[in-house]
Amino acid sequence: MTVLDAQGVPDGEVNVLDVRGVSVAFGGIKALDQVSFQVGEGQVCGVIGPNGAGKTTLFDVVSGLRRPGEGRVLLDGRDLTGVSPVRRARAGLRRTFQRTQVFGRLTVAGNVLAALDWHGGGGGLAADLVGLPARRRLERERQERVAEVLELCGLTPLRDAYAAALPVGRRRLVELARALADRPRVLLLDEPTSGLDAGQSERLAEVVGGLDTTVLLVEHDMGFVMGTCDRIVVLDLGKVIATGTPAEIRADPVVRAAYLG
Ligand SMILES: Nc1ncnc2c1ncn2[C@@H]1O[C@H](COP(=O)(O)OP(=O)(O)OP(=O)(O)O)[C@@H](O)[C@H]1O
Repeated sequence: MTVLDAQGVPDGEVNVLDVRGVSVAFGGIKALDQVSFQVGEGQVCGVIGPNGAGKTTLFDVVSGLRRPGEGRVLLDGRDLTGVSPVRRARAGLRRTFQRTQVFGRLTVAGNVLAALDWHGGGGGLAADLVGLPARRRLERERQERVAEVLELCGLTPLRDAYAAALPVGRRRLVELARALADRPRVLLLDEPTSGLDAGQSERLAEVVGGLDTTVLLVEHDMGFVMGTCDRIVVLDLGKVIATGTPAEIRADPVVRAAYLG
């Protein structure tokens, strides 16, 4: 028999991302009320819900911008609830924003390179000048990773284009590439299709659907969610009213009622 803990989570099971009993109140409003769900390795999990359901608040709790009144957020079983957004990012939790954040004056490849952590290299200018073998190897590895991520995001043909000159759909892909550069454990995508037209959303869906990274995304565009997510968590008035595969969610009468009012 599976033993469940207080939040109904199978005891002892370690998921990549584990949100347990999270509550946030704004005065009398319960923006989140005992929200629990898990995201397994490599899964793309979407959070949906009508306006005011608590999606943004949940995203802020997971990314560390807001501390919950109750509950915990765990990454690979490690409690990150009180950990700052910067330290969460170092722990492998990366996020993108609704308003695309890229360096317009850098090329596409330059943007991804700048997102890669500079793991040592030491020796300063002297080492640069003599081109220490270890330094050269590190640089080669960084360039290889940039090429790999650009390929993953369908950006190889644009590697030398300046980011500022790109349409918003491509800039969103550059931001995604930057977030993927360091091989995050979990990628958090905040309304990834906002500002994109149908064609741009479709291209993004193809890329996100093809990732082997664990993803949590909040999104209004149902077509995008249904097409990219393995699992969906539905929020309404701060509570989880359903979790399941896209097909299960589509057929769920409680979800339909919440959306249709
Ligand atoms: N800073 C705040 N102060 C007071 N109330 C807030 C605050 N932020 C959110 N709320 C309230 O909490 C509830 C959840 O809001 P939230 O923005 O998380 O929902 P959402 O699902 O992201 O909505 P939308 O789809 O409209 O963006 C709403 O009732 C909202 O009015």
